[in-house]
Amino acid sequence: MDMRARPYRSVLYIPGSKGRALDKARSLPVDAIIMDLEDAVAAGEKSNARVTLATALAEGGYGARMRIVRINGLDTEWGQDDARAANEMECDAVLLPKVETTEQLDALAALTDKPLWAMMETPKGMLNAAAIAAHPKLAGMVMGTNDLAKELQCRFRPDRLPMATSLGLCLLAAKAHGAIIVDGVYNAFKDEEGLRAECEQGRDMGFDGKTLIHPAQIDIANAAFAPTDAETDLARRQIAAFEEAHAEGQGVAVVDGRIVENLHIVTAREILAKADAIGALNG
Ligand SMILES: CC(C)(COP(=O)(O)OP(=O)(O)OC[C@H]1O[C@@H](n2cnc3c(N)ncnc32)[C@H](O)[C@@H]1OP(=O)(O)O)[C@@H](O)C(=O)NCCC(=O)NCCSC(=O)C[C@H](O)C(=O)O
Ligand SMILES: [Mg+2]
Repeated sequence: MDMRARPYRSVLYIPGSKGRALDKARSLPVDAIIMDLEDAVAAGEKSNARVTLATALAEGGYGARMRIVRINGLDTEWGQDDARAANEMECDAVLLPKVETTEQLDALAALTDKPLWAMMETPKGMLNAAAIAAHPKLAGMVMGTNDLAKELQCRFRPDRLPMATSLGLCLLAAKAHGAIIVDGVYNAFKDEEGLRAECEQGRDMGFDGKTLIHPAQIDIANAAFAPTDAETDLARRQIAAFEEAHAEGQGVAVVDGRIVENLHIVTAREILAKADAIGALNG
């Protein structure tokens, strides 16, 4: 599958210590799972969680869901062991929290051959986002908006204005280097309207999907980050109109009163590829 088309609409955190939740994830309609050894696991549970998680992954059953293991920072007492253990696990990528420099990614790359993902959640990380996204092993970025709010000492607002610069910097960095980027979590997991609005905002900005903390959030994220029927219909009509114009020696077509040029056809084909990839997941 084309990596740009692979869906990351819903990316669910699961504490690596919770065997029942790890089991439940095998049947949840998520595109990706972050199996967490960091903040969702209490200090006294860290080494048990490593074993619980390795066992669950070895048992398999996660199908097409991308399996991402979030380790503890390499400067913590658990990070190095987590990284070595994750390298042996049946997972697709390793996620490092609080990434601020490319040297941190170099240090992780020395401990694992897996593709690397970076949590973007500190002011220094924001300012170094371009270099982090350019790292040769970096495949994806995850916004850590809870840690970011803590570091910025900002307030949570429905419009996320205090986060706008940070979200924008990371988006620019990821898009410039072809990395996947998923939005931060929405903490009020019973507030469907609030989640829907934040998902729509993230989709409008260009995020590939949203990180989630509870299964009740999955359907809303899947809907928000999938191409709509109107978008796929327009994409098909744009392609048909452009091909017809092209055959007549024209470089521009008009659909619904708007011009369609070659660059719009690139977007139209991406929309259809994403819709096809989601269709394939749904079987
Ligand atoms: C928030 C929760 C603690 C709520 O848990 P709980 O009270 O058990 O919820 P429910 O009773 O409603 O659960 C219903 C069933 O769903 C399963 N479940 C719950 N959460 C998950 C999950 N995340 N993945 C899979 N399955 C889940 C329960 O087991 C129940 O199943 P069953 O028994 O069969 O009925 C809990 O949802 C939770 O722990 N969520 C994850 C929290 C987490 O991972 N936090 C860390 C990441 S957030 C973060 O740090 C981002 C970043 O770093 C930043 O800075 O922003
Ligand atoms: Mg965090």
